[in-house]
Amino acid sequence: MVEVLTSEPQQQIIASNAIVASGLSKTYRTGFWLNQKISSLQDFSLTIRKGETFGVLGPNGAGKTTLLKILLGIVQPTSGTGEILGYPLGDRTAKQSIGYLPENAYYYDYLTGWELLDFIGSLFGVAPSLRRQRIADLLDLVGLSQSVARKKQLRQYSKGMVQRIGVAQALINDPEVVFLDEPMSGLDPVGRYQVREIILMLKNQGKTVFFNSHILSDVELICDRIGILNKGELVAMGTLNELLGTEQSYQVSGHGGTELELQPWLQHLIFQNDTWHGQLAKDLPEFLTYIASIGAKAIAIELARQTLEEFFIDQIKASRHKD
Ligand SMILES: Nc1ncnc2c1ncn2[C@@H]1O[C@H](COP(=O)(O)OP(=O)(O)OP(=O)(O)O)[C@@H](O)[C@H]1O
Repeated sequence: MVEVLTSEPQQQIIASNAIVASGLSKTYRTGFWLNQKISSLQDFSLTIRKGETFGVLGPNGAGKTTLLKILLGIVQPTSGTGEILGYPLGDRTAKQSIGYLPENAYYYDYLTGWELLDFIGSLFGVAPSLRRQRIADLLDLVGLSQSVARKKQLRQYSKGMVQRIGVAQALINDPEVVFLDEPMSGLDPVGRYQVREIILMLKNQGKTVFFNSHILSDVELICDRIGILNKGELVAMGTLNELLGTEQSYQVSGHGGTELELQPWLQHLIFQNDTWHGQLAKDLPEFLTYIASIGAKAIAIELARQTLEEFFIDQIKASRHKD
């Protein structure tokens, strides 16, 4: 249920969901006679509530960018519909509240970083004094110095600096929904950490973040929900717990006891010198009581479950076997 108030565009939007996609598909036509078809997205449906951080994973060519561009209203879907903040895809009012970091952005080479941010801020109608303040704050946020941003033209920026200015321009209109296409690409570990922190900060401010990534560990750390795309199809979606399961097993190492005594409790039991290692699928407190009773003790216990990377590879393999 969507209600729209008539005041400033930024305050107009009172929609319960940030992003809704229903049966979105895209087939590109290529070739001289436009007779070759490339199916990039197939029957994609999804609802993202406000304030959610959603990450899309997928191998190269899976359709991640196509999906993002359809949601942004840049690419027309072949079929299906969608909404951003209660407005149809591509609607201008919703665009006022959207921030976008493209995957391979080409900015005006001869502008300085400051000029670029000022230009994009002016396109959004941000007042000059507010723009100045916001640019300074955003440069600070993405870790670029104000003097460099004022002096250096974008053609002199490193890849990481371009990515940082890209993140800043995506936030210049103080958007409610932020789309980031591969935000960590081209960044060193410190830059990746900073972008993760920025996404978490956006989340804390109640913003909705939708991003594509190849970097599984980043997705794992910051997303509320994850979708896995392969060949244009959504092959899995859910929270980390839903995807990887909450069933707990533990990797346990310890001293004491014999193979015969430990075997009934631990799978993949191995002994290395006087230390044993194994996987415990049973009740942990009960196991600890048991090993104490046989004069053994645990020296390390770690929660063990499939990693997102293992899950991702399994999903991609499974969908290949289906073909
Ligand atoms: N404008 C276009 N015209 C024709 N085919 C296109 C166009 N854009 C994308 N495609 C094709 O659609 C498929 C999906 O591409 P897309 O860029 O959406 O994937 P992706 O998951 O973002 O890939 P990557 O991770 O490499 O950026 C690919 O086969 C690509 O070649």
